[in-house]
Amino acid sequence: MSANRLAASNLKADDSLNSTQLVRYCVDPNWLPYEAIREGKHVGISSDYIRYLESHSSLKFSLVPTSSWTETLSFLQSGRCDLTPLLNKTVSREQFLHFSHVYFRSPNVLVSLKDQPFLQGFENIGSRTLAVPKGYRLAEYIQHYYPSVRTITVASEPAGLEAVLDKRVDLFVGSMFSVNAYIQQTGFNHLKIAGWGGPEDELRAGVGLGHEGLLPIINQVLDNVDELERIRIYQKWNNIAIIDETNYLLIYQVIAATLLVIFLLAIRTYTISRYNRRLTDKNQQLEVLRLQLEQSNAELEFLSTHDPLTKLYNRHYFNRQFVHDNRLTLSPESSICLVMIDIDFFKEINDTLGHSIGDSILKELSEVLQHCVRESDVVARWGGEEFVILCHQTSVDAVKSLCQRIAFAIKEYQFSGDVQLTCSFGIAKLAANEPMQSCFERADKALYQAKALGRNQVCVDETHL
Ligand SMILES: Nc1nc2c(ncn2[C@@H]2O[C@H](COP(=O)(O)OP(=O)(O)OP(=O)(O)O)[C@@H](O)[C@H]2O)c(=O)[nH]1
Repeated sequence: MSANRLAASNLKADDSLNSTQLVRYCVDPNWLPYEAIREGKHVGISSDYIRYLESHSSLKFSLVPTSSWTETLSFLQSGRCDLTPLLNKTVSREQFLHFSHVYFRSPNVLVSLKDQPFLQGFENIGSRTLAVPKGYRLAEYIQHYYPSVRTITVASEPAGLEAVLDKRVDLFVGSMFSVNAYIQQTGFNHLKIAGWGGPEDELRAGVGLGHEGLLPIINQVLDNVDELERIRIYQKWNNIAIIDETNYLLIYQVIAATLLVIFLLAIRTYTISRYNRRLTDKNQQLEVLRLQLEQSNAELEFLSTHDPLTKLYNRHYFNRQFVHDNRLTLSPESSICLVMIDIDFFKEINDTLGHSIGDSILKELSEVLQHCVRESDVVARWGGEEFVILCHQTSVDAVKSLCQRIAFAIKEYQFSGDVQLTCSFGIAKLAANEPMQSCFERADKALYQAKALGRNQVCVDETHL
């Protein structure tokens, strides 16, 4: 047992208290961090001092709950409570209470909305209205020393702060610790401490009349509370944190900037994806156009080298490939033979059966020619009803028999309009170093001869044989 406790326990309580040393006490139910009643329990700084008193004396304490500080004062006055652990001494309270030594001090502050100016004490309040909790020492103090200040009584410190927020009053005066605790709990950071408000609180225990015998015990214990213990109790309940408005501003700024960045990114992503979609569409259209162009080019290429009616090579292609290409004339072993073919009496067919039957016959004859020649031979439509075959590596005899095979195939073929078609053939063999044009002329001469001999003939130009 500590020296304090020994000393305290040796002291006797007032005779009016029962032998169990039970002390009934009341507190302010809503005055954190000093004291309050939460879920029926006494909490706050004074609750720790009550426990300290219990552990360092023979006193036992029993809480008598009240609903307001006014009720607490009235319970003390009527004797329903023996003690209250933490209050200021005032003239009026001395009528029904005896006081212990001061064991806790705290400043009082004026609270206003943030946009209000700072004040130096009650002198500068002027015409502003001031909220004061009912029954608090400050009410008595202001009434006594500053009677011109317009005060409005409120039920508690929180009620006073809310009155400032609601602009029902301009100012509130209360204990700095409880004001800060309230602002921190509720997040009412529209409030500010506008200045000091009157003398600091000198808080002590008050005992009802007839219980003054308790005071020596209380004073003995509380006068000797270790400083470390005082600090521990103070720190435990005084969880003040400065609300830094700039941080909130910074947070809002960061959030706004982040949202802006997200918004810009979203727009950028949307724009890019839209652009990509359009690009893909354009690429697809380009690909379609490219394919169409390729097809058109292929068709053009075909048309430029082929006869549109018979689909055989045309004269232009034949000239370019063979007549104007000197390599053919230079090769001594080329063994090239030319065959000129002309339909007999084609004019008559056209005249009797019509031009379209004539066209059909031209196409049918082309198929016959292609069917009879070798793969290496080249068949072309020379013009009108005239055709030419260029045979590589072939003797004149072989070409003659090719012409006879063709004549036979024509005879056997069932042409449109049941026409019994015949053709005349002129053959010439390309001589060494002979220009192709000259060979053509000789083949044409042989063809003319075949026509002269009565048509449906195969004639060979034997100039260079
Ligand atoms: N249907 C059709 N007829 C054509 C085409 N090209 C030329 N002809 C015709 O072929 C005929 C050629 O007649 P001609 O040169 O007198 O010769 P031919 O009647 O065959 O008499 P010979 O050659 O002497 O046996 C003309 O009537 C031309 O109009 C064509 O592409 N289609």
